[in-house]
Amino acid sequence: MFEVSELNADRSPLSSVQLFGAWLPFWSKMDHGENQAAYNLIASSSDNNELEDLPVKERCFEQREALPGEPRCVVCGRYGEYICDQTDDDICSTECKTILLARVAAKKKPAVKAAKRVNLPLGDESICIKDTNFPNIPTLADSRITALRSKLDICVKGESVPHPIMCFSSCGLPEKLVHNLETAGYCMPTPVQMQVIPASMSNRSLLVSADTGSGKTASFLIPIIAHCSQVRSQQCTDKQGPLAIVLAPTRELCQQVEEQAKVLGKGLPFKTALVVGGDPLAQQIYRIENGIELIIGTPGRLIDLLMKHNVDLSDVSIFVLDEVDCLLQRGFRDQAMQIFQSLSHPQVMMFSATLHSEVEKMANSLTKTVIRISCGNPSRPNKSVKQVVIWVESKKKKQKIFDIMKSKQHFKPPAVVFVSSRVGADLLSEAITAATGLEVVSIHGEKTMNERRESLRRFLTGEVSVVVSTGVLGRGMDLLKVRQVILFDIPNSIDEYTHQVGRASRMGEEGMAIVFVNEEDRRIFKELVPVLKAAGAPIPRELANSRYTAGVSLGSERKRKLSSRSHP
Ligand SMILES: Nc1ncnc2c1ncn2[C@@H]1O[C@H](COP(=O)(O)OP(=O)(O)OP(=O)(O)O)[C@@H](O)[C@H]1O
Repeated sequence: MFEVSELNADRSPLSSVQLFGAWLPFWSKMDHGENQAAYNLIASSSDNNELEDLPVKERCFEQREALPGEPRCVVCGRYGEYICDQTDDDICSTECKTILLARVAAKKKPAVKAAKRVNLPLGDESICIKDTNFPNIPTLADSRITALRSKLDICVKGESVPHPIMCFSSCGLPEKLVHNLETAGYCMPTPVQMQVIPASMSNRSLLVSADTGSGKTASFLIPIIAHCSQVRSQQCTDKQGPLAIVLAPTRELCQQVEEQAKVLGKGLPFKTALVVGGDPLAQQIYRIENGIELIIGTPGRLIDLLMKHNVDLSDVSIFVLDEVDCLLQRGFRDQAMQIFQSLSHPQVMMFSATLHSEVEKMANSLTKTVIRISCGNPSRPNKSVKQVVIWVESKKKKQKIFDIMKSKQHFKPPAVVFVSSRVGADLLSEAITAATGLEVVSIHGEKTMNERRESLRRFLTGEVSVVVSTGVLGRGMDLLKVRQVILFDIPNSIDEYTHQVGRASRMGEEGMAIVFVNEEDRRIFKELVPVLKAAGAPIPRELANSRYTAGVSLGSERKRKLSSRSHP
């Protein structure tokens, strides 16, 4: 720890603090007053002329963002208000000084030590990992942690939930992993990562719901990579069985998770195996036999592989169910359970943007003492996506989508079009090309894995600007540049609707979902209308007046309109 006297405090701090500037997308929906209150929450008010009286900022997140031209903390990039007496580097707080000195010390050592993982008997939930690399980081009082969680929209349920972290370097991740995160452009954790990473690294089982596009994938990959890398670097035997399994419902999603895992685990003792249908089983077995740390797979193919081949799962201590509500539905549930039962008391981490009480019950039956984490506004379409619902009769839908795609004002490629059937996906993609001249690809479950990969590659690299897909691309897919989705056929459930709409926005970027609806979609009206209302989206007259919407409150505006019609 250092004293004020050790710091060069001659840099004038500004009084209008701008904490968490990096997460402004998440915060942009707050009005100015709310923002100011949030900023003021952690930062103590500062007076430029009374520097000596100001307490030294202890935690990195108490420091404001640097303004252009100002010195930046060499650890976290915030305002470098102080100078480290030992290295002469700009730093923002005692926390970052501790981290800086630990880094300097670590550079002199041959290997960086990851945070210690303690394997607990199932049911013990009182453990919290002590970060042995950075033992001097001051902890916040519980009341401030509560206030911080509330400002970041993080809710937790469970006993002794570890405190959120504010930067990746403050929880003992391997240095290489922190470096990979920086290279990937992950300057600081998103709110879900702030809470999930420390909870996961303390070996707790988790059930997590957070908005679409909020960074859930990295929140489970980071602890997995840290764990695998630590186990391998300390291991004396040459045993190379898998240490973690991630299940996801679609091949594309598994592939995407694997790609992200490779980026974040680069240079570490961390190899992956993708186990999905459509690719040759023999190659997948060969890869596993040659030694890997993480298996990422769809339940069906993984069961198939495990039945045909003897894979030693005894070292698997982390089991992730991504899109858990989907994986616990009929169709997947038995396979997911079978895989779970072949593991011996793993830490279970479950994620989705949409969770309901039935899933919670099932999740609780999988493992005891689960911590429940919820961030943002889950089970609702992401607030950053504008929902535009258009009433279109079925036979007019094609013409409507052609009109949209021909309009410079309304069409914002690259765009994803969701349909309900495989045949429909092929027919519509051909029809769009014929009517508009646009190159379009289609993706659905009847295509071969190679065709699906190639179509996705062409779409993601910008070779084609439109992809027509069934629900295959609806969940989890990080279609980075996509800002427009068109729900040509509205899905059967409001949860799938939430996921499909979510493809139009990542990390709080603004997007738009154009949704075609007509009487044939009446099964979803009762759930759809409140969702639109909550988002402030206009509700088409036909939908508002439909008898299938009866009983759903439409708010005072509609009531006034109806009464003025009935009493002309
Ligand atoms: N800390 C971070 N800093 C910057 N970008 C990040 C960070 N964490 C994740 N991302 C990026 O944010 C995007 C969305 O993340 P991700 O796909 O994990 O979202 P998600 O919460 O799983 O969404 P969905 O529910 O739709 O699956 C990705 O492009 C990812 O690379």
